[in-house]
Amino acid sequence: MIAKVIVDVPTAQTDQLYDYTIPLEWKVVAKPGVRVIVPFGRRAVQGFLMAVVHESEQSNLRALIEVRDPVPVLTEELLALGQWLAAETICFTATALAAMLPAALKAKVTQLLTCHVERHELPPSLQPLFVKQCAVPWKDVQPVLKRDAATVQAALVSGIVSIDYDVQEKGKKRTVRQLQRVAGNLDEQLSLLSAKAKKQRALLTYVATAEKTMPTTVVLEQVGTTRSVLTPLLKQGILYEEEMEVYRDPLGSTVVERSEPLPLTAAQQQVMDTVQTAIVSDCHEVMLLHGVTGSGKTEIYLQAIALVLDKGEEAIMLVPEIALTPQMVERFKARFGDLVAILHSGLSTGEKYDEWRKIHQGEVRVVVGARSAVFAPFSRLGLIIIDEEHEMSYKQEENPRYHTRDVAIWRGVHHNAPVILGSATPSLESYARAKKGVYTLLSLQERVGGRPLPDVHIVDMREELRMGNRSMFSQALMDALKDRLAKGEQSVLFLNRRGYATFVMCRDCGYVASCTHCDISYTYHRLGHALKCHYCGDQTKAPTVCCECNSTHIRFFGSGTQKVEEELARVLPEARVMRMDVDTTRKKGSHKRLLDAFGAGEADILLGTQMIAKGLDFPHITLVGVLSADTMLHLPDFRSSERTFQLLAQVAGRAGRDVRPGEVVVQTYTPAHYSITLVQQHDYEAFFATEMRARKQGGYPPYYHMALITISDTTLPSVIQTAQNIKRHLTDKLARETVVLGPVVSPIARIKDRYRYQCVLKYKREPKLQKTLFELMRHYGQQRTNKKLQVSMDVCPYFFM
Ligand SMILES: Nc1ncnc2c1ncn2[C@@H]1O[C@H](COP(=O)(O)OP(=O)(O)OP(=O)(O)O)[C@@H](O)[C@H]1O
Ligand SMILES: [Zn+2]
Ligand SMILES: [Zn+2]
Repeated sequence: MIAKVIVDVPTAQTDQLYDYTIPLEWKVVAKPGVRVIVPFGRRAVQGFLMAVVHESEQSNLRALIEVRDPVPVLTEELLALGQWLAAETICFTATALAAMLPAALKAKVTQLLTCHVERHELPPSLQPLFVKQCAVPWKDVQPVLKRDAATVQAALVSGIVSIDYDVQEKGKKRTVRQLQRVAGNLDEQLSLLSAKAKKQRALLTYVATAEKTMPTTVVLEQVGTTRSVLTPLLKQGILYEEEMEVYRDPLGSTVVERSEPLPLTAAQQQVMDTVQTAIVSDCHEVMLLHGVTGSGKTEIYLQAIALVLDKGEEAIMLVPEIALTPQMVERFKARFGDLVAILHSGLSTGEKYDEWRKIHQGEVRVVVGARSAVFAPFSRLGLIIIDEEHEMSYKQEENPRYHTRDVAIWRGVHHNAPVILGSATPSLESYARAKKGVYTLLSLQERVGGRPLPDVHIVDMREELRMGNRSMFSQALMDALKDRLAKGEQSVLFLNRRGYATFVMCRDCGYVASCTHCDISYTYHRLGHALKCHYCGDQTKAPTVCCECNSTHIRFFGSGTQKVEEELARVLPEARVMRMDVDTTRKKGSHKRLLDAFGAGEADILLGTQMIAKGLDFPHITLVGVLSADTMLHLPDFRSSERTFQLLAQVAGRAGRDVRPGEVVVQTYTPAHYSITLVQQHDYEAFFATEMRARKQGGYPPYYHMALITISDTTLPSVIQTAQNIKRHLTDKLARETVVLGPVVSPIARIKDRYRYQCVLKYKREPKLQKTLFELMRHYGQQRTNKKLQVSMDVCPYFFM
């Protein structure tokens, strides 16, 4: 029996299957999908067992050292998905496979030199290594090896020392001691205790009559006693403790009340009929659910999942990280209780590992999570839902650079399961496919209960300035805020942080402090009065004097929301303001605490960033103010209009979700731009048509595919040289119709002292794309002479920086 292994060493040279023999003791567990430890060169490394075969074409096979998992951590489906992903996104298979596992399982293997004899029996040069312990990390042996390699070699050959390995995993299973009673008659057991031992008797009786086994600490607390009372009972063998595996509960101890399915509206029912047909027919189909904000999409997701569970199958519910709010999570917990696992970035490594194990062991059948939850190791997958499918966070920006939608559809095909994409503002790509009939288009054009979409007012901030209003609030917004305060209704103020400056500028000469390693301005952090580079992490104290002109007129543009908060306190001192951004939600659970408080009416105004744009469903919000609608509109990115429209429509959607109608005030410097006027008219169709024309004209997706190749190196001439070589290679190999743009300097020209250039490909059909890009990756990955050079590929880029 031969194991075919992908070693977890992602480089061009190792991106292939290696064969190992399987020692007898591992034969039973050596199945595809387990992690193994194998000898690799002079090291021991972790790898994935991909297949077990009878014969090998490789010679001088070595034996694998250990099988790490009693049962496979990756199913055969996921192994195949990993290989597909590597090919599609141009990355190494090891990288794609690792991306599917929780961080806790990404073990680090360290090599140790172990001593097997008394220290004085060792050659003198080795003795100092083993003063404190009998095994030392291999890297600590390096100095000795340099001085006296022959001695180390001889010691290894004679066997007085050996090279071993140690695997460190980040996540440990958590256990807790539970108290149990040995079987038998309680009265008999009580009679063994002295009549005076009241506490002991109480404790024993409590354990005997409790409905379920409980952790020792809980029992002692309930009975109001301490461990000293328990010890004699343990010694006599009447009670015993058992280590039980427990899961850390990411929702904490919150009790979620169960919810029942709502009777659907006629429009919802119509959508549900199509969804139901797809689910019961066991056919793969992609449905695009285009439903305005508040139209009841989530209720449809819930009922669709219930159907899948009834069939004995499993479901994955994907939500953008930022919308994975406690409110959202609770809606799923309320409907499906303990059948739900939650996966999001706010969980610790251990908590993520716990949730993953629940899925892996089949203890849950629904997973609600962000991007990576698409890899949930279910084996009877019946449905995948992607909510807010237009969100950019579904694209992973590091290897493997996959789009969640593509992975979901691959798995849908594999399992004959439907995929539902939902959004109030679908991505142009998806809507175009639905119009062509590739996806089934479903729509909900009205809000539940016939509630109107909110009125949207557009305020021209240039006009405000002309009228002498220099504040960040227009007159219209101010009036509206005061009106809500008077009526006791709630408002939301939205500040788009992207493109919002938090920098330091000299008001005399215009100098902006920027990182000395990256061509990007420093971000100002009020906390600690520090300047930080968000690309390389470099940090320095904020200056008090301009380093260009020595002026002391330094202006700090603090974090946007803080500034707004200060301004609000000045102009509306009576308003109770709650600020929600990365700073106020850093602490665990603070997100939920803030939202609960706002829901309970403890504030009049909720001020926040992207974080409050999605998923909020509060009945008392009747006003939404957008402070600066166009901060994103001018980013050098062909999707900037689409993003502006989507974000404004989402934010506007938070208003008037209950009986009282909502109102939205949008402040902008470009009031005539279609991405703003069409939000006012709630006209997605018109936006789609206008934007499609622009994309056609510019030769952008969905009319053309794009690929981005970024080349970076420590010296400018070498980057330019490589970039030109790459361009030549691409033009030689690819079809004549394929456009190769560049090389040009990247929008961020330097990061961490590395100069950056890029080439962009535009094509309609390019059968040789994968092959050509892999060739480039192999070639530049192998260039030993220049280790600094990096070439990265992104075959469906969302960031062009
Ligand atoms: N059939 C129904 N009957 C009564 N109320 C409903 C029904 N369906 C949904 N609702 C309620 O309407 C509100 C909006 O629904 P939901 O949050 O599902 O909409 P959505 O389309 O997901 O919204 P968004 O995209 O804005 O987050 C919620 O408060 C929900 O409880
Ligand atoms: Zn200056
Ligand atoms: Zn930097």
